[in-house]
Amino acid sequence: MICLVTKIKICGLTRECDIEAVNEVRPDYVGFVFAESKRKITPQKAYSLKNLLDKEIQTVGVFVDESIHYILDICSKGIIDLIQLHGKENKTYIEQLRAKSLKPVIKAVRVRSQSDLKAVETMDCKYLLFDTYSDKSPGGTGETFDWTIIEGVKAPFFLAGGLNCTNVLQAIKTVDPFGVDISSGVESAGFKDKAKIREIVSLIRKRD
Ligand SMILES: O=C(O)c1ccccc1N[C@@H]1O[C@H](COP(=O)(O)O)[C@@H](O)[C@H]1O
Repeated sequence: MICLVTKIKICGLTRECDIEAVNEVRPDYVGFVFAESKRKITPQKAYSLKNLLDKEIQTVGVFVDESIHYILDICSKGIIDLIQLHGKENKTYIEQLRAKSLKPVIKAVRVRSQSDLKAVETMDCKYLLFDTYSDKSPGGTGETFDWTIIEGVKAPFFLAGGLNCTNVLQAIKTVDPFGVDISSGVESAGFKDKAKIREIVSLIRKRD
C-alpha cells in the first residue's frame, strides 16, 4: 500500500507559543508528553493548551508504562484524541486499556532488529510507531535508526526517531510511513522552534 499523503505529528508541545506555531501550519496531530521527560506537562497544562489548539488538529497523549487508571482519567477530561504507549506495554495491557477506552491506540516499538517487530505483530492497536532504541531515554532521543529494518512492514505506522528537515523526505521515500512523528528535530536550545516546524511541514506537504 502506498500512503499518498503522509500524516504529520509534532510531538512534545509545552508552551502557548508552540500552539501558535502549529495552528499556523496545521499538522495532523500534536503530542503532549505525560511521561518523565524534559517535555512532560501536567494534565492541567495540556487542557489549557488543547483549548488554544485549532480544532482540526488531533491531540495524542504520550505515556510510558503508565497506570491504565491515569490514562483513562486524562481521556475523560477531553484532553486527548489518541493514546500513544511508548514503554513496555504488552498485548494484555493494551487489551485491558481498549476494553475501557475507545480512543485509538498508537503502540511505539523501539527498533534494534527484525525481532523487535515480531513482538508487536499481534497487538490490537490502530497504528504502530517505530522509534530508535535507547536504554537511556524512553523517547525523544533525536537519533535515527536503520530504516531498512522496517521496510517490509504492511500495517500502517508512524516513523519517529531523529527526523528533521534534512532527512525526513529520504525517510518517507525509504519506508512510506502512514505518518511521521517529529520532536527534537524541530527544536532549538531545547524548545520548539516555529521556523523549523514551518519548514518541515512545508517540505512534507510540497512532496505530497
Ligand atoms: O518526546 C519526549 O520527550 C518523549 C518522552 C517519552 C516518550 C516518548 C517521547 N517522545 C517520542 O519520541 C519519539 C522520537 O522523538 P525525536 O524526534 O527523536 O525527538 C517520538 O515518537 C515522540 O513522540
